[in-house]
Amino acid sequence: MLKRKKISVIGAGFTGATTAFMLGLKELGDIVLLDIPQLENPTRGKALDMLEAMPVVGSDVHIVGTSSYEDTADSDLVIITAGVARKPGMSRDDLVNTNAGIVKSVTEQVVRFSPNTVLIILSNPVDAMTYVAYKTSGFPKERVIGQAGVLDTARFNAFVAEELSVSVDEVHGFVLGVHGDDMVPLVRYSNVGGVPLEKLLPAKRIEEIVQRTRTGGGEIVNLLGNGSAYYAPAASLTQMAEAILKDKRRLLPAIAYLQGEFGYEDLFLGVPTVLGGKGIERIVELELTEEEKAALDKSAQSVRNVIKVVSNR
Ligand SMILES: NC(=O)c1ccc[n+]([C@@H]2O[C@H](COP(=O)([O-])OP(=O)(O)OC[C@H]3O[C@@H](n4cnc5c(N)ncnc54)[C@H](O)[C@@H]3O)[C@@H](O)[C@H]2O)c1
Ligand SMILES: O=C(O)C[C@H](O)C(=O)O
Repeated sequence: MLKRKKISVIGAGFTGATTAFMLGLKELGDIVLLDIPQLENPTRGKALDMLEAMPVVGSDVHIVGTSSYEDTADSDLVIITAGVARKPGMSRDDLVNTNAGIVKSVTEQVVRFSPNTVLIILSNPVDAMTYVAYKTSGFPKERVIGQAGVLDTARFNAFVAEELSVSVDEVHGFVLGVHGDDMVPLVRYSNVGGVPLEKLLPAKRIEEIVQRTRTGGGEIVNLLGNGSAYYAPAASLTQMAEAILKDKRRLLPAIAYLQGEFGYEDLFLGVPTVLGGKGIERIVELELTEEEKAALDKSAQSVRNVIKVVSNR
C-alpha cells in the first residue's frame, strides 16, 4: 500500500484553516494544523470539524489540530501561514517586522522536526518572508518556495474570464515579480485558448485589468474590513502542494531564490518555475522586452528594499 503524504500547515487562521480543508478535499495527504498554544483547543476543534467532513466527501485522510511541533515530524510538505494580516490602509510591507520574527521562530521549529521537508511560505510580505525562511532553515534553495504568482495570476485570469465571458479553463495569464503593487502581469505571454490576449481585448481594457490585478489583495482587504483574502490564497497553495506532492512538474509562477536567473543575484522573486517532487525543479527564463525587464527590475528593487529591513533587524 502507498504511504500517505504528510502535510503540516502552520497558522490555523483564515488562510491556514482554509488550506487544510482544501488539501483534505483533494485527498493530498494526512494533515497537521498547528497554531500557538493559547489557541490549541480552537485549532483542535477546526481540525476535528474538517475530519468529520471527510466521510461526506469521500476523502481518506487524517486531520489533526495541535500546538506541538512534534506532531509535524517528518512532514513531506510544510506550509507556513503564521503571522498577522494587514488591515485597510496598510501595505503588506507594514507587516515585515512582526512577521519576520514569527516566520523565523516557526521555521526553526519546523526544520528541527522535518529536516527533509519542502517549505511553502505564505506570510507577508511574502518575498521577504521566503528569504527569512531560507536563511533560517539552511535548506537548499529548491526546498524553500513562496506563494504569490499562482494567486496573482488567478486574479488576472478571473477578471479576463469574466470580461470575455469564457471558461476560466481557457485563460492563461502569467504574473511575475514582487507580490505587491509593482508585480508584473506579462500580457504578451497571456492567452485565451491559445489566442494572444492582445488580439481579444483593447489595450486600454487590458491595462485596467492589469491595474486591478496589482491591487487585487487590497481590494479584498478593503471589502473585508478586518483581514485579508483566504479562499483564493488557499486554492493557490493547494495547487502548488499538489504539484509537489504528486511530482506533477507543473509550470507555475512561484517565489524562488535567484542566482543569476533573469539577471538577479541573491534575491527571492516571483518567476516561472517547474514545481515537482523536489520543490522547484527548475526556473524557466523568459525572453523579456526592454519594458518588461524594466518593470521586473522595479519589482526586484521593491523586494530588495524589504529584505534590507529584514537583514538589518
Ligand atoms: N502570499 C500571499 O499571497 C498571501 C495571501 C493571503 C494571506 N497572506 C498572509 O498570510 C498570513 C496569514 O493570513 P491569515 O488571513 O491566515 O491571518 P490570520 O490572522 O487569520 O491567521 C494567522 C494565524 O497565525 C497564527 N500565528 C501567529 N503567530 C504564530 C506562531 N508563532 N506560531 C504559529 N501560529 C502563529 C495566529 O494565531 C493566527 O491563527 C498574513 O501574513 C497574510 O498577509 C499572504
Ligand atoms: O493583500 C493581502 O494583504 C493578502 C494577500 O497578499 C493577498 O494578495 O490577498
